[in-house]
Amino acid sequence: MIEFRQVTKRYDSDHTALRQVNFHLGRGELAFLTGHSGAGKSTLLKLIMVMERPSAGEVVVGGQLLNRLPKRQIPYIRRHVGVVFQNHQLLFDRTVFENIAMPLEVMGVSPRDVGRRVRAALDKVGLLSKEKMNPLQLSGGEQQRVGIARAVVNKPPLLLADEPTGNLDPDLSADIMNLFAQFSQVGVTVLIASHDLTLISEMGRRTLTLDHGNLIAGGSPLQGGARGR
Ligand SMILES: Nc1ncnc2c1ncn2[C@@H]1O[C@H](COP(=O)(O)OP(=O)(O)OP(=O)(O)O)[C@@H](O)[C@H]1O
Repeated sequence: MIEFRQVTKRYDSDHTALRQVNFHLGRGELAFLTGHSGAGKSTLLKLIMVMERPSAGEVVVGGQLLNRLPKRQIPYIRRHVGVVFQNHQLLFDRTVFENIAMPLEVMGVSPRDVGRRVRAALDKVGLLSKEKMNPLQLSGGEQQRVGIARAVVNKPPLLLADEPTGNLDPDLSADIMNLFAQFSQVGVTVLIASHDLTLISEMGRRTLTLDHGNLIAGGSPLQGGARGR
């Protein structure tokens, strides 16, 4: 589902954010992405979302080589990638339902199908009873679940998360991680960038570790730092 082949990303001539990174994540695989601040985690996620392009090497997502993808095809690729952020980026002047419906409305889905799919997503994250509420009325963990429902409402085959539990206590963080694990069980590929080493070790999943732009563990499923696959 995601393949990096010798990927290097330089933002300017003397600064290399990623160096010759190689890895492959299969369909339905769940992996963590970790490393110190500035190690290159966000850069790696941005390459998958085509927010940045590699300086060298190849990025392949869903069988498609992204390097020279024409700009007009970028929205099509992004529809296949659900993204969850730490601050979940919800709109507080809209209801929970309206927040989750947004990606479907952009795609021109009919109102009837929007209702059905939003409720299916709310059901998956356990918030079916909260659709009419304003996100401000929800707890931090519930708000993050709304963000996840929005990321999966159009059933993307790939889910990326950037520090999705950054503001949550350990119990709520574990709940969110279990939710991601459920998506991977039904075939969604999930890549989660996180600093939370305790939580990562509790999950016992493959872990890609970046250090100053080098992938130092987890590049192949059986390499150091990888467990459980
Ligand atoms: N748009 C940019 N222009 C120039 N340099 C950048 C840009 N984005 C990131 N960098 C640099 O690339 C390196 C990797 O940054 P990146 O944001 O990928 O790290 P990170 O591991 O996500 O860090 P954090 O955990 O702090 O978010 C850093 O040295 C950063 O300063």
